[in-house]
Amino acid sequence: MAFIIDGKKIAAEMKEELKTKVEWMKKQGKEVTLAVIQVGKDPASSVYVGNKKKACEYIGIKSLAYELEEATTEEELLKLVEELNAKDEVNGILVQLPLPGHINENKVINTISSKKDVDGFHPESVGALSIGQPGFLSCTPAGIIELLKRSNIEIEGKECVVVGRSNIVGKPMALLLLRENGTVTVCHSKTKDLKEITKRADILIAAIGKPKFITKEFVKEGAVVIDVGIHRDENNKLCGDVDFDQVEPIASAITPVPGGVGPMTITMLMNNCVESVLL
Ligand SMILES: Nc1nc2c(c(=O)[nH]1)N[C@@H](CN(C=O)c1ccc(C(=O)N[C@@H](CCC(=O)O)C(=O)O)cc1)CN2
Repeated sequence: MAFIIDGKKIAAEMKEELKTKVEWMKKQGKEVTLAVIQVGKDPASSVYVGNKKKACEYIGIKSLAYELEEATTEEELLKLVEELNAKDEVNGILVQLPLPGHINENKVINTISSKKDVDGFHPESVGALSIGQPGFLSCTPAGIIELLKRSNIEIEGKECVVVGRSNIVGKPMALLLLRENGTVTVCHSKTKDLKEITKRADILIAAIGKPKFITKEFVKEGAVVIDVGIHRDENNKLCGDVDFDQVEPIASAITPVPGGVGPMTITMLMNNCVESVLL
């Protein structure tokens, strides 16, 4: 039986710490403000944006909501981002992804000031991470490092295998594990003999985007398994990239879906917002 890494509990502990920090900052006259932009009404995005607003409220961060029509043009969105860049009272800017197809996500990410890039997606933030300089960290991978550390799972010297190479999760995850002195391999859709590589992992990060893809044949006995995926299975039940029922009995520790990595994404965003004021 594996140890279940309780992301909900760890995220709640971190939120308490952040709340205390924000209260202290307010006493010093420092206010934290996050601007949240959503374009369109994708139901999942609306849930995540709603949860971000609730987390802000709980911690004491001021949130400014910008709910834009699906038909908003790229030009209009870039103009809003530039206006928010120029506002001193706004510390962090978040544009909820995915954006509608007619808007170039990279252009939008590149337009957010790197000083307000609380999502950690800006090329300057990613570049700083890759050369070991301070900067905002992408929330999901940073949350995973926090989950490992707070569960007393050592990263240094471990074989870490990341399956998935997205800009939001896979690549920054690999860089963060490397920063913690893990030995890191990144696998992707063109990787040959995937199972041979994942079976070497002491720490396996599944960020593939395919429901229940990681079955027991991919996992070494005693491995730590972190599941980044969120899907609905054939019974409309939430599931991850890992087949939890198959993998849990052979893993030493595992994150569930829901209640694992997901809640940490929002908490790390709150952490970045607080950091943005202290920078
Ligand atoms: N601008 C951003 N866009 C997106 C990000 C991001 O970090 N920044 N990440 C994802 C969505 N996301 C946050 O925005 C996110 C996803 C999932 C969860 C979460 O708590 N999941 C729960 C299950 C929730 C459910 O019922 O569906 C869990 O895993 O327990 C939080 C945030 C893409 N876009």
